[in-house]
Amino acid sequence: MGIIIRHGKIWSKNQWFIGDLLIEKGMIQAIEQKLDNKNHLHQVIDAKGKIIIPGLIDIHVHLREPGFEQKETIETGTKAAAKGGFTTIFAMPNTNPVMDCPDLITFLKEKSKALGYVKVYPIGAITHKQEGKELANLLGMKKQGAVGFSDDGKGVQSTSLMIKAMETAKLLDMPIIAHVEDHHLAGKGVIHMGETAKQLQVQGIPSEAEYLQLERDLMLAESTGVHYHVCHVSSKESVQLIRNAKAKGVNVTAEVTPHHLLLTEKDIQPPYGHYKMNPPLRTEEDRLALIEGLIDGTIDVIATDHAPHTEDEKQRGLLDAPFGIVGLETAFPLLYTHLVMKKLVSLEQLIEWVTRKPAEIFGLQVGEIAVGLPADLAVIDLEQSKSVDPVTFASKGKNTPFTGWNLYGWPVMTIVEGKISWEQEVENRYA
Ligand SMILES: NC(=O)N[C@@H](CC(=O)O)C(=O)O
Ligand SMILES: [Zn+2]
Repeated sequence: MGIIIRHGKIWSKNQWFIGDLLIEKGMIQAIEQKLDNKNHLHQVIDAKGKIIIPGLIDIHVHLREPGFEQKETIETGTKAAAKGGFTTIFAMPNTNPVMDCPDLITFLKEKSKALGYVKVYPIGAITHKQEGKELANLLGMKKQGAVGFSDDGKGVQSTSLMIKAMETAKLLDMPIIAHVEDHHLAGKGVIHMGETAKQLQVQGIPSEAEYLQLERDLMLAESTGVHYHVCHVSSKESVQLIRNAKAKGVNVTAEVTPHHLLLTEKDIQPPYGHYKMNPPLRTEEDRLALIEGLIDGTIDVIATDHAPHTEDEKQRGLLDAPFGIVGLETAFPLLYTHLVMKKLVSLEQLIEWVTRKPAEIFGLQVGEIAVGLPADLAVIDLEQSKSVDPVTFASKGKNTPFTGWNLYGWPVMTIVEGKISWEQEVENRYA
């Protein structure tokens, strides 16, 4: 028995097709105007008025397990992903212990696979314990299924170590996924070094903390030839550096988060903890440069940087709250409502940035809908409107600045390898 999804508007091979889609044995078996359901063999789902797109891909997620299960677990984080329409995520290694060895990569792969909500690809640490002192066992982690290496949460301060990391990653044909931050320049800053930091009389994080390290790394990426991916780009200077590097043929890709695309330092308000993330929200000029960078291809993909923390931690205020906000369950509706509906970008562009593009830059065999491919799908109701309510999140993290925002474009069903992994109707029934 398989599934027939009827009357959906299907995004397949770069065009829209209204019709039926048959899933059997985890694969897309047919896409046709009208499919027969002989002897009522298959489960039928009505998707009239909904779009069916490739399952979303988020290459920057913090699942927190092991070590910070009070913030999130593999189970709650992957459920949150499925609820957000995601079918594939990359998990960052800043756990406790840090994911810096083959065994932990195996642990994450096996546990997430057994749960089965979404596909999880682990990112291993660049350095032992993310201490920035010696290289971790990159080869061993690759063998167990790591898809890249990152010390995310921290920048790699030592230039010599970064060179070694890039050379090793290049030999292994693996990407370096970089959180760029000069810790001396960032200092004890809590938000962008700008107007709001002045008004609130708190220390700021200058854009230089990001782009000067990025500039160093881009030169090293050029000389080593490694695939160098930049996490959560936040400043206009970084966008320009990446643009120049790409023009020179450097093997660089980049991501931007929904919050850096939609918010600036001017939006920062109580509860301040919910506006504290790293890198910080910057200025309107930076925000517009990020949108422009996406549109002209300088920035390749959108990633959430889903960073759950407990409400207690976030209530400590601007100075003491940890950096990070959640993103999995609001990403698509936020981007659809505030970029597509406002006609800044097209729906098709948005779909590219969260499906085909991330798959392409990391060489994953997902991100497309076509007969013969695995059935990883998101069914989305573009007309459904709802305001963001963290109480309803599957994530343990309720730390979002978007509470109360009325959004359109909510996922209603997520299918992973042919199995329904989350369904709004079922959730509503038991709510
Ligand atoms: N982005 C954040 O503000 N925080 C992330 C770390 C990171 O992605 O840099 C976290 O792990 O909480
Ligand atoms: Zn980071």
